[in-house]
Amino acid sequence: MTSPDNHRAGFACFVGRPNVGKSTLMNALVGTKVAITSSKPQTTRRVIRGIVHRPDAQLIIVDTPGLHRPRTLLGERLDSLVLSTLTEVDVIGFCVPANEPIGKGDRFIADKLSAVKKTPVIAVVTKCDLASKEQIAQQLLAVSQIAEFAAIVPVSAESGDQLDVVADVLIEHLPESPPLYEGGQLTDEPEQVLVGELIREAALEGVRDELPHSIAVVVDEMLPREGRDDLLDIYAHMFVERPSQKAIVIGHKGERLREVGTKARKQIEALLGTRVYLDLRISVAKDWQRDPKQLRRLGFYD
Ligand SMILES: Nc1nc2c(ncn2[C@@H]2O[C@H](COP(=O)(O)OP(=O)(O)OP(=O)(O)O)[C@@H](O)[C@H]2O)c(=O)[nH]1
Repeated sequence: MTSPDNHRAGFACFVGRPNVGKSTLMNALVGTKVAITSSKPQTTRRVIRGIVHRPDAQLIIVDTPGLHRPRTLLGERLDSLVLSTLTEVDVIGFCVPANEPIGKGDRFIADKLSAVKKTPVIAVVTKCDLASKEQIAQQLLAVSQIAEFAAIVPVSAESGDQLDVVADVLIEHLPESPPLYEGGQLTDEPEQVLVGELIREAALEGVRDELPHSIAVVVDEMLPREGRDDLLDIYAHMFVERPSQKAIVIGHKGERLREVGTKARKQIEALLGTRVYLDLRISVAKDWQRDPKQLRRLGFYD
């Protein structure tokens, strides 16, 4: 790959309490939907990368789940995943929303970040469209008082305000390097994982309060229909923890499950640009969040 002099390339990740807008910010920077977002906390369970391509730089963003105190085994794995991610990136974006006071959760994370001494941390004050100028100014000051940051940048992923500044500041901290990925590539996440995330997002719609973290999706197979290059057969399994949850997902006479299947299929077709036949099953994997074997089977590795 050819690259201009002084080209920079490297890895960044965003951390912060659940729901502070990390996924939305990453999607806005990358310019396409690669991580799922929701109005409920902790929906991002996998490290998903988006890539920002510029003539002078390539910024590879690793989206991390919310840092939080572990409650279940899944929680513990997430935390160790987050901490190992932090030592592997070139720069960290610590997200704090403009419209909420800084709390214990933010300080807890700031403390963890100060332990990762070799990686510069940029504080990103998110959701600025939801705050007044005065509130934003106060938040910038408050953030500057909780830890030492290499920079503090206000942004709104919603309006797009200051997105270019966030990208510039992150890129400043990347090493000089030729591009690490081909031009035009937005994510290196396997398609199967993206497809699984779209199914999970569709399944959670409308039932997040009842089943916030209890649905996992495994895509078993994706293969072109024999003799047809315009149709992809996808076989996927949803797992819930209890029979009562299965009943919720299926709905009256299977109506909800059909809706979930249709919605997910349309989104997958839009993502992959091909027609799709989706075979979607649902099983109970008892207490999968607490069982190491089940977690491994569902793709959460040590
Ligand atoms: N108004 C406004 N809303 C935003 C902005 N960024 C995110 N949101 C909303 O805030 C909520 C949480 O955003 P996410 O991007 O899912 O937050 P997250 O930090 O990735 O959350 P977890 O996956 O739980 O860690 C969603 O409802 C978003 O639509 C923003 O710039 N402005």
